[in-house]
This record gives sequence, structure tokens and C-alpha cells, in this order.
Amino acid sequence: MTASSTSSNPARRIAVAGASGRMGRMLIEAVLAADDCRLAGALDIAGSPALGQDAGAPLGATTGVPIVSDLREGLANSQVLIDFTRPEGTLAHLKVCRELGVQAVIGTTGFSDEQKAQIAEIARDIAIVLAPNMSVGVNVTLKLLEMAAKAMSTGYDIEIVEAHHRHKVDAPSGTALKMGEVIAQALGRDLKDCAVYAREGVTGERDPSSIGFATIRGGDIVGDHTVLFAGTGERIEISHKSSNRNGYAQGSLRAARFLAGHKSGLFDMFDVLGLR
Ligand SMILES: NC(=O)C1=CN([C@@H]2O[C@H](COP(=O)(O)OP(=O)(O)OC[C@H]3O[C@@H](n4cnc5c(N)ncnc54)[C@H](OP(=O)(O)O)[C@@H]3O)[C@@H](O)[C@H]2O)C=CC1
Ligand SMILES: O=C(O)C1=N[C@H](C(=O)O)C[C@H](O)C1
Repeated sequence: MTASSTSSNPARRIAVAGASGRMGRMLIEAVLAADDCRLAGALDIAGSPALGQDAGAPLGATTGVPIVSDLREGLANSQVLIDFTRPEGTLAHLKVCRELGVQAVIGTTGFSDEQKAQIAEIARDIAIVLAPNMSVGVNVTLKLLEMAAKAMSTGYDIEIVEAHHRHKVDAPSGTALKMGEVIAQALGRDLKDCAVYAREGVTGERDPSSIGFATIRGGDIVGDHTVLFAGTGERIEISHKSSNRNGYAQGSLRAARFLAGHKSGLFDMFDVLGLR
């Protein structure tokens, strides 16, 4: 939905955390371009050289919204925070969101189980969308994987290969892990018991119940994911490739619009896109 805002349907007031990051800049551009959204705050970490700049400066735009590190100041006028930062930053932001009653769309990846549990606890008070990949294409791919895994539950070895830019700090990607979880669940397995994250030396033969992961880091690759179902005499590859970051930003805005109808609860992009 990209309906223009009206007096009965006012624009969503959105703050962006990690405003000077790769996703932060993309999100600010997307918010400024959306008729039904308004940039209401921009946050970055203390010490960032971007602090004090107009949030639109990298785009050559003047928004009147400065990038600040004070969370209460950055969130004061906002209904939703869109956060693509680091796990510890996101958790700190969420605590203030809960205090102020600000909703959150979280794209950050690399959370520990304990950090995920903290997010779930905060979602008892505010509505949150948490997803390791906001793009429509990746979420449809997850549904395809669910179907493929059920149909190829025996006789096929499952390997997940992901490739990202040289700056990415977590591995495997949040999306690759989610793909693994979806496949494991479809097969009645627990990813914790069957994931193989590295192979080196004399590893022995492949355990047929395992789900393998391989990680590539290099250059400016935006985000590629391929799941291989390798059988005898045939193999199937299901791939998604992002060629820019706009799909992640547009998915985040859809999530921000979706949250308008919710007071509390933890949601993902299946909820936002009606894929559940
Ligand atoms: N869900 C999805 O669809 C997608 C998820 N991601 C995830 O989003 C996250 C960010 O990715 P990307 O934009 O490429 O990363 P960047 O490193 O380009 O940007 C991160 C931003 O967060 C800031 N930051 C770093 N640490 C903290 C902290 N502790 N508290 C507050 N702010 C902090 C950085 O500031 P500084 O540079 O000064 O350190 C920077 O502005 C990653 O976890 C990535 O995996 C990415 C793309 C899509
Ligand atoms: O860091 C990135 O760039 C991306 N991170 C997300 C992930 O870890 O899955 C999503 C996307 O692949 C880009």
C-alpha cells in the first residue's frame, strides 16, 4: 500500500536508527519518497561523524531532521523506529521504545537466543516486526523452501550457500539461518541438532540428516542465497539474489504500515505479507 496520506489517514512518523549506515541511508531515501510516511527522527551511535548532520544530506536533501545519538530526542516525535544496526544497539533502542510506546521494525541480524528472548519480552508491551530479511522475494523463497523440503524429505542433501559484501560482520547471514530453520521445521528436525557450519580436514562422509552452510564474503555483493537439494542423478537449486537494498527498505515500510493496526506482539514478514 502506498496510499497518499490524508487528514483521516495521517503519515506514519518514522525514525531510522543507524542513519548513516548502508541500510540507514536507503531507508531514509525510501521514507522521504513515500507519500504516506514522514521522517520524524534519525539516530546514530555516539561518536559517529554523522551526528548533527541533516539526515537527508547524503541524498542532497534537506529534511530538517538532524542525526542525533540521544535516543529520547531521536524518538520523541516518532510512532515507529526502523532499526538496522547491531544486536546490542537494537536492544538498547528497544528499551527506550518500550518506555515511550514507540513501535519497532527490526532488520538487524546476529541476535543470540537470549537477545531474541529479550525482544519477545519487550513485544509484550509494544508491537514489533523482526525479520532477518524484509524483501518480498526472500520471504516468498522461504515458502518455496518449506514446500521443497517436505517434497524432498529423503534422498536429498541440503546445503545453504550465501554470499555478501566484505563489510558484513555476522555469518552465516540471518537469512541463511532462517532458511535453515524453515527447512528443519518442515522436516521435523531442530536446526541446532543438524546444522553443520564448517568443514575442514577429514570430516567423514556427509550425515544425511545434516543441513550444511557455506559463507562467501567479498566486494559489494548485496546478498545472494542458494539452497541446494542434491539427490542422486539430479539436484535442485533455489536461489534469491538482491541487486540493491531497495527491496529491504520497501519491505520495512510495509512492516511499519502493518504495525499501525497493532498495540503489542512480535510479528515477522510472513505476518506482514500474509504468507503465514
Ligand atoms: N532484515 C533485512 O532485510 C536486512 C538486514 N540487514 C542487517 O542490518 C544490519 C545493518 O546492516 P548495514 O546497514 O549493512 O550495516 P552498516 O554497518 O552499514 O550500518 C550500521 C549502522 O548502525 C550503527 N551502529 C553500529 N553499532 C551500533 C550500536 N551498538 N548502536 C547503535 N548504532 C550502531 C553504525 O554506526 P557506525 O558506522 O558509526 O558504527 C551504522 O550507522 C546488519 O545486521 C545486517 O545484517 C541488512 C540488510 C537487509
Ligand atoms: O548484511 C547484509 O547486507 C544483509 N543482511 C541480512 C542477513 O544477514 O540475512 C539480509 C541481507 O541478506 C543483507
